[in-house]
Amino acid sequence: MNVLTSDDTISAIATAIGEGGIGIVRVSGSKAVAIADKLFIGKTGKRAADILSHQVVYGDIVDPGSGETIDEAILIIMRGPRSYTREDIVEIHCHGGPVPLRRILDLTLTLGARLAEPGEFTKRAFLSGRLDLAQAEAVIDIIRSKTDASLRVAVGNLSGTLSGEIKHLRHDILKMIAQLEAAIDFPEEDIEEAAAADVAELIVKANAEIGKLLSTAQTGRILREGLATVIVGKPNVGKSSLLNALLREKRAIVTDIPGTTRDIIEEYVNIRGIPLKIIDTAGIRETTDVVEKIGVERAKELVNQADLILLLLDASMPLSAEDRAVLELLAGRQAIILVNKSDLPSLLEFEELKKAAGNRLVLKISVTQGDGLAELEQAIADLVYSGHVSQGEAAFVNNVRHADALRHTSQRLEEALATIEAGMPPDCIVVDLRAAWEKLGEITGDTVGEDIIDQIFTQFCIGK
Ligand SMILES: Nc1nc2c(c(=O)[nH]1)N(C=O)[C@@H](CNc1ccc(C(=O)N[C@@H](CCC(=O)O)C(=O)O)cc1)CN2
Ligand SMILES: Nc1nc2c(ncn2[C@@H]2O[C@H](COP(=O)(O)OP(=O)(O)OP(=O)(O)O)[C@@H](O)[C@H]2O)c(=O)[nH]1
Ligand SMILES: [Mg+2]
Repeated sequence: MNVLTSDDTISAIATAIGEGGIGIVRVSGSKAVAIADKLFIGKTGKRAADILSHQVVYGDIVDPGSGETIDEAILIIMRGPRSYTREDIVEIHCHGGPVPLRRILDLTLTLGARLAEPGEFTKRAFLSGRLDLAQAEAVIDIIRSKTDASLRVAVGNLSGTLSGEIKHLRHDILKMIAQLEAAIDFPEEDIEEAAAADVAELIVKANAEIGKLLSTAQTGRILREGLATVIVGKPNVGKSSLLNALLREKRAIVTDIPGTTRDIIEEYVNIRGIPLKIIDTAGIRETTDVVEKIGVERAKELVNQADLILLLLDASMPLSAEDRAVLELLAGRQAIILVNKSDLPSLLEFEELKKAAGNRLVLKISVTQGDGLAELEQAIADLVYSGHVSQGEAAFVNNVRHADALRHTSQRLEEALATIEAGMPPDCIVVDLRAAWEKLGEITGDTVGEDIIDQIFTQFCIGK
């Protein structure tokens, strides 16, 4: 990415491509107002340079080369530092079609802006200090949020709930360092020991707070990324019927012919706020059909990658060798066993199944009757939330990068404790504490390399 320079003015279409009521071209940088001045004529003759900050002005976008009116629009100027990037920002709100947006974008480029890179507006908001890195990451989480619950976590993080906790922890660690460094200046052994003992207590407290944050990480990751859930079972047990029931639409083909589903079908469904990425697979069986065989192999692979496996069995048939083979695939995986078609006379030995299932949850359901589906949804919600429903005000870790940094910080703090217990001098403890302080700073972006920053912002969309 380019280094931020004062005359580097960026422009991009900020709204989604396609037809919409309104579309926005956003320009940020020192040339933004001058560019707007050349392409905008207010209905009352007002020029962009005379528009006050944060005022809305109606007018025409005119190509200064040809004099052609491209669209009518409203213009908003937000003069730095009172703007998203803290630079001058011009927003051109035109009609939301790809052609007017493209034409207006091209005009801004002709007049001296350059096309923004993905995430560059938010990167500038970060570099100017308006947002820290965790908040900037929350912006993209808001855009990509899949359910109300994931949105709530992301909005909380944008408002700084997580960042606040991190800053607080870093401040505490700095205080510990200061306390130890003050003790170094006293040659008396007992002062050093007293300081170390004080600090040990503070470290335990800080580590407990980190533990509390980390306890939200699994739920947080699932709210952000979705719970990869794969439905498996032998042919014809009702896997595609279950997918359709959870989606509440006829997405997958359902027939009474075993081997109906051959390809993998993937959809998102909102289960009590959890974005379930649900995958229907080909029924697992020995087969000589080439296409079906590939489907079966894929299903087995997916079992190994999934966060949760829903294994379907057929209540109207005894437990077969095929069922047992699929059960074996679940070893070490998080799974719920569903005995489907429980509306039919039962031939499945429930006790035998319970033995084969180990301590996994077994639920009787009937997809066609709609029985047991609410219990299934509840079981999934219990698994994911395990006591961590986002309340909005509590900090929530929803990002693997943040969780990793917290885990490393915690290790550094454990090392500091070990250093204290070994009776080592304060400057050795300080080394561990500094490492912890730096690790935490990676979350807010205070102590993070440019490569990581670039990597984060290139995941954004253009115009954000
Ligand atoms: N039209 C439009 N809608 C939008 C945005 C935008 O940039 N433009 N946003 C972004 O993508 C989000 C809102 N976020 C924003 C954050 C800060 C400022 C801003 O100008 N802040 C200034 C001063 C505010 C004031 O003084 O009233 C500041 O914080 O200094 C604007 C939008 C969502 N909706
Ligand atoms: N009686 C009864 N029939 C069901 C139930 N659920 C599904 N079926 C029927 O079972 C048959 C197979 O359903 P599918 O959903 O296609 O089964 P599948 O597991 O996806 O099958 P493959 O894709 O071939 O592996 C269909 O005729 C469904 O209507 C149920 O709860 N009770
Ligand atoms: Mg199917």
